[in-house]
Amino acid sequence: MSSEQPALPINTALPARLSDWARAGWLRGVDHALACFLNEEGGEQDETVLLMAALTSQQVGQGNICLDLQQALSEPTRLWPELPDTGVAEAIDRPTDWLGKQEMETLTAVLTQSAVIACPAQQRDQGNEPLVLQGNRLYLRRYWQHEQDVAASIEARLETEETVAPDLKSQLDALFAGGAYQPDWQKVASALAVRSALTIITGGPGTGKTTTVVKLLGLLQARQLTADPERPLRIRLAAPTGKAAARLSESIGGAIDALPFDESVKLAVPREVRTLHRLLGSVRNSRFFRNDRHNPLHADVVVIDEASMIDLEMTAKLLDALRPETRLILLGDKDQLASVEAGAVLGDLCQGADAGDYSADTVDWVKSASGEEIGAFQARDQAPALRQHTVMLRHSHRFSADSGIGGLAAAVNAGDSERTLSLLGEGDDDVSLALLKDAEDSRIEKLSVAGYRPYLEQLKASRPDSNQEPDPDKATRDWARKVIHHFGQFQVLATVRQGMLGVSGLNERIAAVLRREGLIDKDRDWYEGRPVMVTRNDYELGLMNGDVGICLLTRLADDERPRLRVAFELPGGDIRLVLPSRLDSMESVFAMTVHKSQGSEFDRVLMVLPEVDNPVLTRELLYTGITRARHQATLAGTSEHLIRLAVARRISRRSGLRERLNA
Ligand SMILES: Nc1ncnc2c1ncn2[C@@H]1O[C@H](COP(=O)(O)OP(=O)(O)OP(=O)(O)O)[C@@H](O)[C@H]1O
Repeated sequence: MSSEQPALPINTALPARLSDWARAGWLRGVDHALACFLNEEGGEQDETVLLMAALTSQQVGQGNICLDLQQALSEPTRLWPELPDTGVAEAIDRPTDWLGKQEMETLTAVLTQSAVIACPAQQRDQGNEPLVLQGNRLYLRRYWQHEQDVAASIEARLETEETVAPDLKSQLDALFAGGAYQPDWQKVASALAVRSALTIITGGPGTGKTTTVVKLLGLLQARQLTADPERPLRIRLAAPTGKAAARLSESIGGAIDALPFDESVKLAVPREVRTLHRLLGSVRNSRFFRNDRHNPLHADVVVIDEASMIDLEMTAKLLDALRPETRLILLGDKDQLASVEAGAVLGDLCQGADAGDYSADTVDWVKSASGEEIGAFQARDQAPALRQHTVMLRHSHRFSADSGIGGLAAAVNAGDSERTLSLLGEGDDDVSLALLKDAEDSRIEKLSVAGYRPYLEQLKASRPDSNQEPDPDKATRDWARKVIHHFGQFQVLATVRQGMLGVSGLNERIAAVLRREGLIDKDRDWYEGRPVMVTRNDYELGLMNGDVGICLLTRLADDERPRLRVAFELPGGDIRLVLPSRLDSMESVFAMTVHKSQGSEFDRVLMVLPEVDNPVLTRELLYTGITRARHQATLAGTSEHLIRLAVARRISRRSGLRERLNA
């Protein structure tokens, strides 16, 4: 909830409480504006309706799709864990107090009668009411519509093939020969993906999502080319961010080369991974995409990686752009942080995936298609249709559950704070706890210098001499690529934005210490070695929100003198050099938020917790931060108590998707 106090128009027809809440910073300007609109344009006078509308809008700002009335009344402090104290009179009811006094029956009756709220269950929906009441959930219409569309589109993909092609098992056996685990979930996932137009493959880091999907694509393409050699499947790969797309294209190449298929099949499996925005064809300054139901994507198979980062609206747009027969494969880690924008679609879709919940039909199908036995994961009673399309990969091939990072991630995920702390306390090589005296503790500087020194030294050591190089442009780009890769080996992750231990404080502190150490020359805004992250998509430059580049002193063939340029590695490996003045929206990235690090991995990570507790400190945040590290994760914080609180706190985003799809 924003603490800024918007300048509010005085409207005497509006309930005073609404203005009070906005002045107190308990509503955002946009929440207040919605209530004003309903009052002025919709003629709504009722205080309860206006307040509930503003609170619903406010909940969307918190990442929820709707306001859950039951929960709002019974445990309002869970929905509003912290309301800022901005010096408003004691006499003013806080939203949590006001909600605590409402009666469910009266509240629903008032909302049901309002002309600005549609109630589809009572056949009252003109299609233009700004809000929708569905059961106990109050929605802004746009989000209700997205939820309806996503649910309908997923449901339409839940049909499954009954017959098992006779040659499928031998192909799967060849692809997954020598699997060390029983059942081999990678094989199960591939078998199930042949059966229908929707498959969701979830798993923690290194569980083989990429490996599995490449084998699966090879399998699908091989089968297609046998059936019709003239018409290979049109396969499209995408990820939500440029970074995630680049990472997938990097790891996919080797896996395609290793496929046990003819060259013709391997050539027909694409290596190019786009961002989701590019896949759908974003339209400048618009929420719409070129591909939608009227102009669907020309694709037979669409694979989306890092699906946990996709919000509800983007999911709706993706599904809208797919023909019903296009096979959709979603990959992601359901336990990671949800999308920044509203919704936790992958989490909703994967609800119950741990248990399996397969029907007897699915168990039989998997057995005959792949030979794998998943009877132990059969549903006790009802088997939700969506579960038949979901597979959880359970074994990390990058680190075992008893390795430091794997074990720590598992302990956090299980909500086991004692084990989390004991693993951190053991001080293994790969996980450790840096307990700080206070927020100013210089261990932060020490650990950061140790982490960033190698790329800065590399930068200097491998700088090409453009007078000596036959192709100075190529030499510059090769050098830039090397420096970028070195920078990617270590990253400081912050959990909050503000304060000495937040993103901005850490960026300043790290730049200052690197300067003191003589590793950077930070006299001005732009200096060699400055790492920056793009914070808004720039289609002209071909840079996406989240792309990271390093400022380098470069001398290209046409330059009379060296110039500072920011080097970015594009998906596919090309280096783009951009003058700093052309970058409108960017920030230094010696430290980045855990949210921004999603879709990236680093050899070593220093994750810094804030000084005081904050509702953003959750199990999902810790898990996501820790699992960004391939080899070493250090957690730094001023108290163990905060780690306990974070491990115990879960993100729970309200939506109706889970209930509807798991029915
Ligand atoms: N069944 C397997 N047996 C042995 N090694 C495997 C198996 N599956 C995957 N691997 C190896 O484990 C590593 C991680 O696999 P992969 O990249 O496919 O996982 P992922 O789930 O996509 O990882 P992430 O998304 O976290 O990067 C790779 O080196 C891969 O070759």
